[in-house]
This record gives sequence, structure tokens and C-alpha cells, in this order.
Amino acid sequence: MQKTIISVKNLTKKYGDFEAVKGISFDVMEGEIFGLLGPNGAGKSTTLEIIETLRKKTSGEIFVDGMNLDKRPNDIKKIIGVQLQAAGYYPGLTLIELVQMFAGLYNKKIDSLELLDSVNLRDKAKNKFKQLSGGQKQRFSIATTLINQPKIIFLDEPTTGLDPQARRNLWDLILDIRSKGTTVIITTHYMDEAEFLCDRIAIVDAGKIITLDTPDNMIDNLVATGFERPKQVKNANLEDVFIHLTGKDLRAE
Ligand SMILES: Nc1ncnc2c1ncn2[C@@H]1O[C@H](COP(=O)(O)OP(=O)(O)OP(=O)(O)O)[C@@H](O)[C@H]1O
Repeated sequence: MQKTIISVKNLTKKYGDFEAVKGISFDVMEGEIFGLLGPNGAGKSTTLEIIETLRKKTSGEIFVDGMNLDKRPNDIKKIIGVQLQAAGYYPGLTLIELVQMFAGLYNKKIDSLELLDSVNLRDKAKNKFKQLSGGQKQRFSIATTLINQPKIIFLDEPTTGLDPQARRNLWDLILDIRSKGTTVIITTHYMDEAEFLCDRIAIVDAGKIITLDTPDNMIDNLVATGFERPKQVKNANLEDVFIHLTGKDLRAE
């Protein structure tokens, strides 16, 4: 049977008088890719940051790998990986130096080149972060979430602003990370991404979960109401043309 690795119960968050998260509950199973979808301002980042122990909740209960967030935040920090904002990276250091620095902070011995290799950045080891393309930056920041060999990683809109190849490449990377047993929680604004990657999705709107299910069930439920999409007249779209012409494989970006 699948084990629950994150349990969120009746979570609320107020910023002053404004209630950004209004009593949401969900469980994440070990080894799944769980998506939080919702419009801007729905409360996704706030929810993630609370589970990541980076933001205080107003009320509710959270358990991560059986640990109560109120009682053992430091133990929770040890088993999670959080994607940092790019601005947080020391500009003078190379990728390999950054990885070594993070490993030192976590007190972990890791093979830095192998880690960079796992995100296809071995040949950029001596480059500085600012010299990377958008896709490479995202891959590097995902690599940094893996340094402490976490059980769970949190990715907040990891593919925003990337071109189609770089996005697909990142999807493969995320699937690869999950295939090694890591649980992934991801927020995204891209529906195709959520449909492709996520085992289950919670749709959040105005601080509440309005539905939680597999993408397939959500679509089937909508179709069962009689909903029908306007018929597609062509068997391909512009993205297909773009990918077909420029190639699927990772390039120098
Ligand atoms: N530090 C803060 N102080 C006051 N209000 C905040 C703060 N952080 C977020 N909010 C508000 O809380 C609401 C939820 O914000 P949050 O960033 O969690 O949404 P989100 O779903 O992640 O949105 P996006 O998709 O745009 O990232 C928004 O209305 C936002 O303006």
C-alpha cells in the first residue's frame, strides 16, 4: 500500500486581515508527482512555503514523513529539497563550487560532477550561474534540491519562461528524479505540463482546493457532464511544428 508522506489538514494562512489559504486539506503519497494548480494569487506558493517550513501558518496541522511540522521543523528540513530563487546564488562561484558549497552546508559528501551530470550540466561545471541559459539555470536549481538526497522535492513553477525543448527536457528530468523514488510536489500554470507529469492534482482557487484527483479522472468527469471541446480541425498545432523543425533533443540552448 502507498504511504502518505505529506498530510495537510485544515491549513489556513492570514496576511493581516486577508486570508490567502482558507482551510485546505490534502495528502501526498510517497513517490508520486503531486501538482498544485491554480490562477495567480490562489495560495499555491504560500502553501508550499508553509510545508517547506519557510513560512508560518495561521492554523492547521501538517505532517511530513510522519513528523509534526510544529514540533520537528528542523528534522523536516533534512528530508526535503527546495528550489531556491536564482538570485540566491553566489555570482562569483562556478557550478561545481556552488554544489560543493551546498554539500558543505548540508554536511553531505557527494560526487559533484555526477550530480551535474544527472541534470546534463557536466560540461558547464566551470561556468558561473549567470552564464547559463534559462533551461540550464532551472536544471541547475533542480540539481541543488537533490544535494541533501531528499525524500521530497518542491518545485515552484520550474518551467516558466522556458522554450518548448527546454520544458520537455525538464519534464524528463523530473520523471527521472521520481523514478529514483523521490516524491515531487510541483506548481505550474501549464495544463499540458500538469497532465503529462502529475499523478494527482489539486486545483486551488482563492485559497481553497476545488478539486483533487488524477488528471484522467478530472477530464473524464468533465466529459461525463456532456462537455465537449470544439472539434480540432488539424492533427497538429504550432508547438508540434516548432518541435518538428527545431528538434526534440537537448541542444546547446
Ligand atoms: N507576504 C505577503 N503579504 C501579504 N500578502 C501576501 C504575501 N504573500 C502572498 N500574499 C497574498 O496571498 C495570496 C496568495 O499568494 P501566493 O503567492 O501564495 O499565490 P500563488 O497561488 O502562488 O500565485 P502565483 O501563481 O502568482 O505564484 C495573494 O493574494 C498574495 O497577494
